[in-house]
Amino acid sequence: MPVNAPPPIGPVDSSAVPRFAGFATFARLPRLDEVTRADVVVAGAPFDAGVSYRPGARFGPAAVREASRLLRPYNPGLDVSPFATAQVADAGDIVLNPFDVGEAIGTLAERARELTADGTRLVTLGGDHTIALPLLRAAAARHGPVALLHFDAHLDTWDTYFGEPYTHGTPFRRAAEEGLLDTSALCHVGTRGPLYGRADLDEDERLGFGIVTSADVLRRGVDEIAGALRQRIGDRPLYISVDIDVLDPAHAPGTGTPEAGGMTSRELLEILRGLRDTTLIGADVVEVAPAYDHAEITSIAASHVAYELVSLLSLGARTR
Ligand SMILES: N=C(N)NCCCC(=O)O
Ligand SMILES: [Zn+2]
Ligand SMILES: [Zn+2]
Repeated sequence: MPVNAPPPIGPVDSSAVPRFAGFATFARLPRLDEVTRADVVVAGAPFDAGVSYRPGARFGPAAVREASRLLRPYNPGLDVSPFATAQVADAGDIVLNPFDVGEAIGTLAERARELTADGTRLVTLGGDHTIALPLLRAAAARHGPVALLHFDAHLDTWDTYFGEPYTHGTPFRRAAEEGLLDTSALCHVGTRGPLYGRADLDEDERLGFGIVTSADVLRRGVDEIAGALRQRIGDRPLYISVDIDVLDPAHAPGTGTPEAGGMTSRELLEILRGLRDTTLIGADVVEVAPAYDHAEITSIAASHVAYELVSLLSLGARTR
């Protein structure tokens, strides 16, 4: 935050207006047009024309905002009050053509570039995983090739589906081909489940990715994993993409391509907290499909993941 800047406008006070009342911005934060500037913005990308199985992630941003009403202003896990440390605001939904994937990703890249043009950091709520490609285009346009931590059950480095290059199973192959990624600092975390063939892993490795499987998290534990990731990333500009299906279906049933044997929400949140000394520049939380959810299990988990990411970015805002 600039010196002499007015104190950030925080969330609506839950002791004055009950948290179940009023508009559902993320964490009841002000809208972007209600603040003069923002260190961090949360934006929705309601788009799911890139899915290979269950549709419905277009309703993810609204569900995550609703579930975020209960988030409180102090984060004990990172010892930070993110909304007091940084001006955080909700930029609303980015309007994307639901019938034209190519146009939608072009629009999203452009809008993400605009939102981050003055150094504002962006956390995007998806939407299906297709949206990570345009978000990485915007990130790389500003920072050069970025380090990437990709939390997901899936590799998402496949080539095409039905001949289509832009889908939710292919964003990271496209990003690598476009030179958006720093190939010395790429890692999937939480991968599991059946693949099409052994070649999937070979091709993924050729692109430069390391893999920490869901079983590795179980065996090695969150502190060791976070430490190894921190070392791999160093102080490179880091983008984090969280596909909520990285969580076990017990922790995130509301998603399009669920796979058994996943991480717990506790493990995911702890690994994210363990990344506090990295240089996070942007993030997304994708693949929340509320129609398959129960009791908001998935959207609550996603809102907490977004809260940790905003917290990490607020720590960075302190020093920018
Ligand atoms: N990005 C997500 N969630 N899923 C990709 C699954 C691709 C497939 O159907 O094989
Ligand atoms: Zn996935
Ligand atoms: Zn994915």
